[in-house]
Amino acid sequence: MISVENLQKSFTIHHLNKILPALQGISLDVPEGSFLGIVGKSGSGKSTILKSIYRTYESQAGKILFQSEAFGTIDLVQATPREVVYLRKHEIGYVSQFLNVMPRTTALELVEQSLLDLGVSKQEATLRAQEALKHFDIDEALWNSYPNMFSGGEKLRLNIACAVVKEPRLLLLDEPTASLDQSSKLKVREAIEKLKVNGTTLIGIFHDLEFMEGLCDSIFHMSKMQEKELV
Ligand SMILES: Nc1ncnc2c1ncn2[C@@H]1O[C@H](COP(=O)(O)OP(=O)(O)OP(=O)(O)O)[C@@H](O)[C@H]1O
Repeated sequence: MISVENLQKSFTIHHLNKILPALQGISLDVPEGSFLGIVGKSGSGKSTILKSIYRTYESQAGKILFQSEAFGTIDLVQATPREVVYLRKHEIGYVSQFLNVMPRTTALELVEQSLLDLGVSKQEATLRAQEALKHFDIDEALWNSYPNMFSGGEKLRLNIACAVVKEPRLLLLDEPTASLDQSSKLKVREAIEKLKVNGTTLIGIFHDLEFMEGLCDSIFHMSKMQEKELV
């Protein structure tokens, strides 16, 4: 489903006039419908891999070959901004610990919008959004409130609901359970298991290794080669 070949990414630290090589030739393969967990020490580049796949970051070299429904095999390093926008709406989801709040958009509208983007009817979007909010235990009293007032855990659960409800072909999970309590974590786990059954391919970073157990089909260890120095 996704094949990363010799991916390289560095950041220019302008105030030091230095370059930080964050990814130095990463290669990995994720078969369709499987779950790859990425582990490695803090700062080793785990999030940078996910952000490069989602194209939040542009890579300097390498390939990210994604088997897309709309475009066939597409290299996400080279994809046009238009293709990236399409894939984000229809095929690739990304969940981090941070919620992208839209101004004057309620929690329910936010989840509905994820579905409307897919071309689902308003009626179906509302029903599915309500189901997702229920699943992730967002209190019904909050459905018509603005999420910028939510607690950290509520924001996180809403974020996950927005991504999961779309049943994307590829879902990138960047520590989505950080700061969630045990019962919320279980809800996330249930949702991931359901997505897997429905064929979603997943790549995830979790500090909670216990959470990953039995969920991941394979683990990618950020190697010592990723230890880096400013140049
Ligand atoms: N936007 C950025 N600008 C400059 N440097 C960055 C940027 N994003 C990441 N880095 C640097 O790249 C390296 C890898 O960061 P990354 O966030 O991918 O690590 P990580 O393994 O996910 O860490 P953690 O487990 O602590 O979240 C770090 O040294 C970080 O400082």
